[in-house]
Amino acid sequence: MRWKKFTLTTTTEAVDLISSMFDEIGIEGIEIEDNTPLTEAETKGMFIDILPELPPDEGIAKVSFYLDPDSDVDIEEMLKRVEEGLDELALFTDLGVRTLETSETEDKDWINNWKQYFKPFTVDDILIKPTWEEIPEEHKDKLLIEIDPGTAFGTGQHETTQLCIRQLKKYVTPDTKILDVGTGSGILGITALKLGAKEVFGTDLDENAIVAVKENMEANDISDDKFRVLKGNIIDDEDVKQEVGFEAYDLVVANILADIIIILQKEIPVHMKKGAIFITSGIINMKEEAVKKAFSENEAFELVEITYQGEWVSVTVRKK
Ligand SMILES: C[S@@+](CC[C@H](N)C(=O)[O-])C[C@H]1O[C@@H](n2cnc3c(N)ncnc32)[C@H](O)[C@@H]1O
Repeated sequence: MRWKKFTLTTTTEAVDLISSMFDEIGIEGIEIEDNTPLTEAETKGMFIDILPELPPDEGIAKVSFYLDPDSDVDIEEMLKRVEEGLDELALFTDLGVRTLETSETEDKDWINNWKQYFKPFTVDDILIKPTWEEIPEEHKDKLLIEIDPGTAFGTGQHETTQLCIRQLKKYVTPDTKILDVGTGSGILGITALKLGAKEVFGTDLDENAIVAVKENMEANDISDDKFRVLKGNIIDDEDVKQEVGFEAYDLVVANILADIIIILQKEIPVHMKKGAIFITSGIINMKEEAVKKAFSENEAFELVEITYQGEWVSVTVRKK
């Protein structure tokens, strides 16, 4: 298949904001070449969960993405959204030369290039491992989660996913019914079930997430009655809201971007039981205050805890 490759030349400073914006408008599988060595803090601040290999020379940053000309994606419309997104970012960050070059590529395997960077790792007493790797001898006693995110988000390596996992560990009991908004690979729902939760309902806007969740359920021996997954937007789709159900959940988890959490927190209380927990992340530290303000203005919630990892923040609240 010939993919169309688009390469945006920009500044190191803008790379994490651009990758977040691409994620929001539905562009997946970006590649980053950055000839300026990033500081550890900058690397950690990117909202992608497989980090790129960075050459050590001085230079400018390039962010590439691929579109399939034979798919349903309207390339012209997508490029218009990219330009609009860049216009918005240009108001508060230096985007550099901001040129967008187009080329064609035969590289069928760009989708799988990230796999070489995904190795087994632990989050406390949980071992997260790619489905294609062996269990390391020294981790045989850990709670095993097997993941192949495909083209969905959620290897578990991102700080925000780990923040959510640590919060899940605190609140999951055998009676917990969970709503996992923005389920991606299903990693949070699957971890919750492995921790003993009763059942999970996952939603995502991304069709690839639905496929990935099904595959990861199989890899982790999770039956269909334990984890239902639905493509759609709980924020503004009445059918999705009905399907998800009202006053039904003991715990909601959403690891999405801060701006989405701010919108989502208004819609979620109707789906939660009284006293239920809402774990949120995807919040970069510069957006912490905005998210806290939104929650404090929502009478449905009381603040439980704020946790941090690297540049990222997780806010946990309870429905009053
Ligand atoms: C950062 S990923 C998190 C994936 C996984 N839950 C994790 O923690 O690793 C965010 C996911 O939210 C999805 N998403 C974004 N906005 C959404 C919305 N309004 N409703 C449902 N999913 C959404 C994206 O498609 C993406 O899969």
